[in-house]
Amino acid sequence: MRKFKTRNMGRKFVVGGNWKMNGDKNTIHEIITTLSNGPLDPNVEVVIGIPAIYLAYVQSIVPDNLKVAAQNCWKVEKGAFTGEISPAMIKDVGSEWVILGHSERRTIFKETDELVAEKVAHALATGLKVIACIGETLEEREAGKTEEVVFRQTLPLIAAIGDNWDRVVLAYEPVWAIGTGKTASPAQAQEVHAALRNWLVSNASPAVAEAVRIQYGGSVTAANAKELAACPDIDGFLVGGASLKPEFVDIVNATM
Ligand SMILES: O=C(CO)COP(=O)(O)O
Repeated sequence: MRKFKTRNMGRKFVVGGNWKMNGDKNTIHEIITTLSNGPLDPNVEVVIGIPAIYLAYVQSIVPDNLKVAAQNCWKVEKGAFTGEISPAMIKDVGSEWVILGHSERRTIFKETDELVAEKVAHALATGLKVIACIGETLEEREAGKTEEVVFRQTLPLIAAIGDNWDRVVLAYEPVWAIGTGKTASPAQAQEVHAALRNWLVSNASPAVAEAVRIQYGGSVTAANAKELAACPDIDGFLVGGASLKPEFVDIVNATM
């Protein structure tokens, strides 16, 4: 048996898998079997983001140590919103989490900072936990606007989250690192995470800044996860492509 050690930090490491629009019943069954066999470090919270149509199926086959997230939802409970799903429905099929504000939602589906905040507020009011994503494009980074963009995206979330920070994880995902194989270096990621945490001291509260977990996302693999996980302000990952592969187990176990 593998030995797991307890990470000596107040912020529990949290690793999300974002499957995006991938998988079918067969491959999903394989992935869940792999994750069930793990073994996964019990000191790490693991959340897998599933295409909405498979939420109930995955919920029916996952072991207790894996939590399930939707990848998006709408901002009200029910009604004439063809094609959308609500936080109430996510909760109804037994899932506890939703990923909101992913850069693909922001860029392809034109979701604004304000809309993302409205979705976050409603999801939290329904009782879900939220992974809220932020991150700059390559153009914005090269223009020296990384922090400005990240703070601008986070600002409307502050009011939306209110007293519910204990049910929120922030995911810093530089758009230029997503699906490109170009990971932010540990130093680049740590710099933004630390700046965001520092910004939260005055814009949320010192207690929130200290407690909130900030995931890094963007081309995380088993090969780079350990070095990223060693950074003091990186409290987990949001993993795309590699979350569909057996190496996700190693990414979950990166802090061992
Ligand atoms: O967008 C991501 C996770 O939400 C990151 O995707 P990749 O890990 O495939 O770069």
